[in-house]
Amino acid sequence: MDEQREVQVKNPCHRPVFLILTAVIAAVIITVVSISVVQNKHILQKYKYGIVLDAGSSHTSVYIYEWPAEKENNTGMVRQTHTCHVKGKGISSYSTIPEKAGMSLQECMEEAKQKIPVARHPETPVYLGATAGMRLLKMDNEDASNKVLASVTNSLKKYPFSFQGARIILGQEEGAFGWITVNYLSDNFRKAMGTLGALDLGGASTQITFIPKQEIESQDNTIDFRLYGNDYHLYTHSFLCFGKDQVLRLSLAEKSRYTLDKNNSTLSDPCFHTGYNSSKKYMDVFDTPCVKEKSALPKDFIHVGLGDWAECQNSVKKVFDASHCRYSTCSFDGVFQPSVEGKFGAFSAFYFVMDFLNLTSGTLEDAKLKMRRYCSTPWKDIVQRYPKILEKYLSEYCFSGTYILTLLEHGYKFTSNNWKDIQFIKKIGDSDAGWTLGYMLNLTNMIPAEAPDVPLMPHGGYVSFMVLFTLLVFLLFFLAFLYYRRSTRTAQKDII
Ligand SMILES: Nc1ccn([C@@H]2O[C@H](COP(=O)(O)OP(=O)(O)OP(=O)(O)O)[C@@H](O)[C@H]2O)c(=O)n1
Ligand SMILES: [Ca+2]
Repeated sequence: MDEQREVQVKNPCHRPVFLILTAVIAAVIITVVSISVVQNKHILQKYKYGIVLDAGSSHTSVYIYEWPAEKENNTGMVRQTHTCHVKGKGISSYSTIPEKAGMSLQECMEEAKQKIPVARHPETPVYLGATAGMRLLKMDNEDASNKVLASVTNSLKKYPFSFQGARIILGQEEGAFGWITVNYLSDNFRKAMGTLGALDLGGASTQITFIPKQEIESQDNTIDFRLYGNDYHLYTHSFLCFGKDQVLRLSLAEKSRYTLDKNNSTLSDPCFHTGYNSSKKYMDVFDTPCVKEKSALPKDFIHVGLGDWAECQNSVKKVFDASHCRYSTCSFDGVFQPSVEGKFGAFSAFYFVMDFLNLTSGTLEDAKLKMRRYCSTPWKDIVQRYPKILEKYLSEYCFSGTYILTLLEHGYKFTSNNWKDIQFIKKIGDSDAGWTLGYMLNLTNMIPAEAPDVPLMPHGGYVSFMVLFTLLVFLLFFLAFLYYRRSTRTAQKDII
């Protein structure tokens, strides 16, 4: 009995010091693991939202963006979650009935209310940016343009979001924010490995933006950004009146000077298919500040197609004025442009048209051949081939494709050699290529000038490291314990 008690007293596991030590070590390990998990854990994925209305010349689109709340300043986090196309034409078309401009936005804004969680409504910023259609209306009738902007402002203020303003954005902003969008979505700012130029074609204006190798000779065409610790010195230009709808009007006005019949009522056009014959109103075609020399057409005229691509290209070339340039190089209309450099993303109508014509890949020569074939196809065959496409869109693709090839080759000076550098894109990931995302990122300061500090280890790595470390401590402790017990038992046996 006495011997047994002696063994029990000598067993180290039963010593209070040992038990206290075990408890303390276990408590330390549990605390370390808990702190590591709690301190470094992902905050539950809460999203924030932003709304941008793109009030273009031809239509308005409402874009909803979302991003994880705790990753506001990490590039590549913002994505487009919803788009709503406002029914009807662009807001500039409401110049005579401005109150209807605001009303036209209601359906899409109601949709936005449904899509964004109610708790987030008050902090969700709403921006409306109007582009070339409103720039033209302002030139034509400033009072009407103010009334349209007031109407959309009143309408947007009625929603539970945080309205941040409705304004006509500058052409430079439109170009630069389109560039920011495509490079943000391609993750080029974080990688700092070269950027993508941006080509945007709308109904009333077109933008070209890229980082040139040459010096930028005109101050009007430069814009500087410091993003993620890198400086970007951009060339950008927006050509008002060179969107595809306005160029169609310019080119019709030009043709009306020499292709009218003796009754002045028929306008023959090589950019429309043979057999195309449509009665149009003079006002609809020529009532724009872009057409300076109005011709003497009657109130109504008949637009007749000739389906001749080569002639069409000749007529389109006439809208580019290459007669003067006070810089070392110009694109057209006396506008400075350095040589195009690097890869480009071409979006909006560049994509709609080239995608329809199946010209988003292949060489410039292929594109010209296909256009020649397409334009010479009779109108009745085209209508038969594409029964679901609106006649207005369908009738204009020969003109639009020809304009795009001419603008890129003769306007911006792309060649057969660098044609492959143009990628015709609609979206990058989930988000549309266009100026709206870049506009919002800029106004919400979501791309910091300096790259944020990155943690030494990602969250998952840190937690795994702590768990492994703890297991290792446990194992060592256990092995030490086994070793200690064995050595004390051997000692006891020796004593016995
Ligand atoms: N599926 C589509 C959609 C649009 N379009 C044409 O593309 C042009 C409009 O392009 P968009 O980028 O939407 O122009 P806006 O933003 O309205 O105009 P802007 O940027 O000049 O203000 C219009 O001529 C329209 O007819 C097209 O050919 N096919
Ligand atoms: Ca546009």
